[in-house]
Amino acid sequence: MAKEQYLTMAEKCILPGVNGHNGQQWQTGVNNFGKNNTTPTTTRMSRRARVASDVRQKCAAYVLALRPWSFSASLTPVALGSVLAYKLEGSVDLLILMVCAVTVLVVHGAGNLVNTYYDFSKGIDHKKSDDRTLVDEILAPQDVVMFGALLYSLGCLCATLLYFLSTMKLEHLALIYFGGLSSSFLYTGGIGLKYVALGDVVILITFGPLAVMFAHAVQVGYLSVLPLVYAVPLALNTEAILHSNNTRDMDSDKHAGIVTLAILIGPTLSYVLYNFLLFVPYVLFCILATRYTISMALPLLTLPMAFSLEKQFRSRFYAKIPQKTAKLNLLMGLFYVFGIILAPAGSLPLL
Ligand SMILES: CC(C)=CCC/C(C)=C/CC/C(C)=C/CC/C(C)=C/COP(=O)(O)OP(=O)(O)O
Ligand SMILES: Cc1cc(O)c2ccccc2c1O
Repeated sequence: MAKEQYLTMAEKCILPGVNGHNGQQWQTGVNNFGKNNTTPTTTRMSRRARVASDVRQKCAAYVLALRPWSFSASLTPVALGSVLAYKLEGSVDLLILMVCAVTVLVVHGAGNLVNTYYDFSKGIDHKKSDDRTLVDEILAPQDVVMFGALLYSLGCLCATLLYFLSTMKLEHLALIYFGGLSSSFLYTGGIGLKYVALGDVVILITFGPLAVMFAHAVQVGYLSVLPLVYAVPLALNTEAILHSNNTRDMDSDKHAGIVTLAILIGPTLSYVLYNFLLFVPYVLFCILATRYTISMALPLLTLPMAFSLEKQFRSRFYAKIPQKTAKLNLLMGLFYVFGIILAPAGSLPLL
């Protein structure tokens, strides 16, 4: 979420008077003559409308706390796993696809909330951070904890539903689901893998092979190596989001005493790594397009976005790079999925 947008939402959530729509109507202010004045609309506006408005603002605060701009990272692997199942088995169960998408989304969302809570309690998030849900008191820490617990419970409910909808073995489903759930918690909670430079590995595995394999397995009912291989370009691109995030936060993270990969390798190698993560997927798409089927060239349409991001990273204008890389991730992922759908039968490498 862009800083300015975030601030606007924060102002709306904690300062009702700042919001033109709400504030003007509810302020019991002082008029030009210095006398206390209740605006006429105050009396007209019903208590019910006021409660509805407060509920809306609270809901907006909860939605923003999830950092929905990052959801492309979990939706694209679900789409990829499902489309691979479609190519292999010839059909996809739409209900399973929907429940699987909700499961992965809520576990990702819960991971973001755990991140918000622990980064705040360890003093890592500050007034200039991207995530200011707790710093700006948009929500209270216990709200974030409760919301996170609610999402994890919803995730478990969805996983149970998947068990009944899919033919997947219970032990396989539990292994992958709880693997995803523990990664989402341990990224910043418990041992806090992010704080010891292991965050990148967690992201590469969970948002790549694990999520793609999960989406594929709930459709076909068995575990396969194929989705792991197809997940590689997407996983690299998703890791580019996190790496740009960590490069942007390098100084404040160092100050807070944590270690990330970006801190370990420094700004120059971070730029080299970002280019690697950004462009290697395109090399893989070129290989797939020339050796197998031309439809795999579709993701190359996003190359101009990647070049623009490379330029911004080079000029160290990091502010909005994670969000822009997430947008690229969504588009590249969708083109990748369409490329696979359009591939003629038998033209894709099936290992
Ligand atoms: C397979 C199943 C069932 C689920 C997988 C679901 C997923 C993808 C879970 C991963 C959750 C996870 C690791 C979330 C962490 C999200 C994250 C990278 C937050 C960013 O953290 P910071 O690096 O602190 O960035 P900020 O500075 O913006 O807070
Ligand atoms: C909030 C947030 C921030 C990120 O930089 C992410 C990077 C990759 C995957 C997920 C991410 C995320 O959820």
